[in-house]
Amino acid sequence: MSSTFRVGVLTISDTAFQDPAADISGPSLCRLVEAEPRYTVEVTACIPDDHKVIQKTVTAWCDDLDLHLVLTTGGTGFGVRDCTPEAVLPLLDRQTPGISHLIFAKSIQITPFAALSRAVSGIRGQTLVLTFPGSPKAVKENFEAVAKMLPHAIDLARGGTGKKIHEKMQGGPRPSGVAPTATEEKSQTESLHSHGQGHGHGHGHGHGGHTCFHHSDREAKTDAASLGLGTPVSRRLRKSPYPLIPMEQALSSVMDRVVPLPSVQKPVDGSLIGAVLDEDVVAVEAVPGYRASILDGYAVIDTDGPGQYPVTAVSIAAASSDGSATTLLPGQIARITTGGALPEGATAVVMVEDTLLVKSSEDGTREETVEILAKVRKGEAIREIGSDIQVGQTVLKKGQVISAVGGEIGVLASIGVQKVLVRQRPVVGFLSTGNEVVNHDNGEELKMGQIRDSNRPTLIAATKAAGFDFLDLGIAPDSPEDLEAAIKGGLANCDIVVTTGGVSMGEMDLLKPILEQKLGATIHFGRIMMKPGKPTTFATVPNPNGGQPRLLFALPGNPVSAAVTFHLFVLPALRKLAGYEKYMWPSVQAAVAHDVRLDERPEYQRAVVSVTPEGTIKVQSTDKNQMSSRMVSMLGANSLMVLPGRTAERDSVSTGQKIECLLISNLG
Ligand SMILES: Nc1nc2c(c(=O)[nH]1)N[C@H]1C(S)=C(S)[C@@H](COP(=O)(O)OP(=O)(O)OC[C@H]3O[C@@H](n4cnc5c(N)ncnc54)[C@H](O)[C@@H]3O)O[C@H]1N2
Ligand code: MOO
Ligand SMILES: [Mg+2]
Repeated sequence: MSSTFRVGVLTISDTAFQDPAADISGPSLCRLVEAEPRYTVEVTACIPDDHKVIQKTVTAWCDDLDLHLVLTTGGTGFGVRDCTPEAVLPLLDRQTPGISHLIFAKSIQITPFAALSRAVSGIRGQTLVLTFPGSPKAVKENFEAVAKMLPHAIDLARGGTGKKIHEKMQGGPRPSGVAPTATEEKSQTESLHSHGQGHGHGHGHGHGGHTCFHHSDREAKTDAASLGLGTPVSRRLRKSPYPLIPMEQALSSVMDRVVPLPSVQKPVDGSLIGAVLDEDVVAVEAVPGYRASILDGYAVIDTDGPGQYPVTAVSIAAASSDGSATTLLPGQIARITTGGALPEGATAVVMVEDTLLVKSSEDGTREETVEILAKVRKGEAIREIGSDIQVGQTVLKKGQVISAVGGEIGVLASIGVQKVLVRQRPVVGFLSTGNEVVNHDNGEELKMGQIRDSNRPTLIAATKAAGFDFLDLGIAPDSPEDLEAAIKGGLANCDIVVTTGGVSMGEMDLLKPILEQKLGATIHFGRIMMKPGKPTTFATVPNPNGGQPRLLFALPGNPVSAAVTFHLFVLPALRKLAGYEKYMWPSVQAAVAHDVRLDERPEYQRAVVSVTPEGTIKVQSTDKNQMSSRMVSMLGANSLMVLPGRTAERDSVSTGQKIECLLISNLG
């Protein structure tokens, strides 16, 4: 049996949801619970009489937080909106009618109006759930009715024998020296284990580490409603309800949900840069389309050999006036320029440097006789038809990226392709949040507490460099209405919305509850075991224009955390949306140039990877101080060192040891 019972107190009331000050039952229930030293109120929230929200919250509290006891107040009466019993009943694995009767029996002695309560109770998983009416008086009476037997009930719901409590209730201690039963031991370990899970530590271990990835949704769907938008600060959560999930799990949670955008026909021009082809391109024209000279000189018949020849034709690189080539007979040569069409019958070209002028016209405008000095081989200095690209040849493959280097656009242009089918390019929107944040180019002196917005310029620059389109959504203050409106604007126009700030534990950190309560978002994770970037949040949100849900990354406000998580999650997601097959950053193993102390969280240190004169790859941190607020630690970084979390066996990486580094920019 656990020594502390972790309790959730949930107020279910439209009125209290609108005006938290109107909620008196919730706080009084909290006080009653906390008057018992063995209970800790771990979570409180105030939610509307909404079937879905009730179910989400209760499910999350039972399954994800694994609370011992969930007490709800409100929504059990006859009111048209009262739906607590209807929402809670289907969630219960087993009902506990005895508890309900006990409460009823006590209440009915006090007032016949108790008959108007439709309260239910039961067990979900290992959590006992009791629904109380929504008045402080009823809450008090109901709680007192069951207070004495609650610890026993909780213990039994957890699989315990309840012996210890039973004895306590009966007043008889266990004789000393008697070991706890196997069930009690199990109950204790389970309780400890679930406590750990509730706080997000080692959840993965419970499932054997990597095997738990596909549990991620259930694990992460801790309802942010439990953060209670509008909950007074004194009743905010004191522990994050979001499990700290491992990085690999977070990455697959994101990438599994990124579906490449549909394809569109686009003209062949610079707008294709970075686009991913969604078709094979087959040449319908040959390059070159005619037999062309590679040199300036004379088209000859190779078998004629060196000697003096009359110049009977001229072929300057240009469209032929009648569409046909001239003809060369044995013993004749033709003057030709580089790219000029070879006369019929010519088999080679001799460069002008290997010839002598024998005779010209009187006015000097024509060469009449030229001596060929060099012997040439058949085919010399000629580009045959299709020698670069043949008709029917597949020049570009589906999935290939049109690079900024120019090769792909050049090839497409050379064969006259007018349009190609490419994946649509995603648009990403950036919203900075925070009452303290002002535009970076605001010329005014900062007031106390204000900071310049460095996140948007940073992320926009990185987006431009990666070749993606973006929308600047500006800065939203920490007000639910402003945040909701700004995010909605982003969702209407962007495939991905990135916000920064407001995702941690402060009372102004409103992003998560707004996402769930106002925007119908599903939060897939809200915390990651990583440094920087612990509160990184990822959600999918219904697409206001229909179709694929929008992706939303609520990144931490700390500038380095925002930048690092942008590189680790958002850019790969953008690449996958755009159809890239290789969307993750490439990595190299590099020898660390200095000792690196490991943090308890796996860390992504900003670093410079370079190739030494000896040809080995080394990596150096940009800065000893790698604090998340310290943007100078990003200066000059071309990579992120992937450092494992500290363990009892290993607390540092020594100079010379190799470590994986993600290459987020060109090698230094
Ligand atoms: N009690 C706890 N507090 C914090 C925790 C925690 O686990 N428990 N996590 C810390 C970690 S780790 C991070 S990272 C930050 C994340 O904070 P938020 O995402 O909630 O962001 P804010 O509180 O809004 O701002 C944090 C910090 O960043 C500055 N900021 C915000 N926006 C910008 C911007 N656009 N440009 C430049 N700087 C910005 C802001 O002024 C704050 O200094 O939470 C810790 N707290
Ligand atoms: O995770 Mo935070 O980004 O360490 O500072
Ligand atoms: Mg914060």
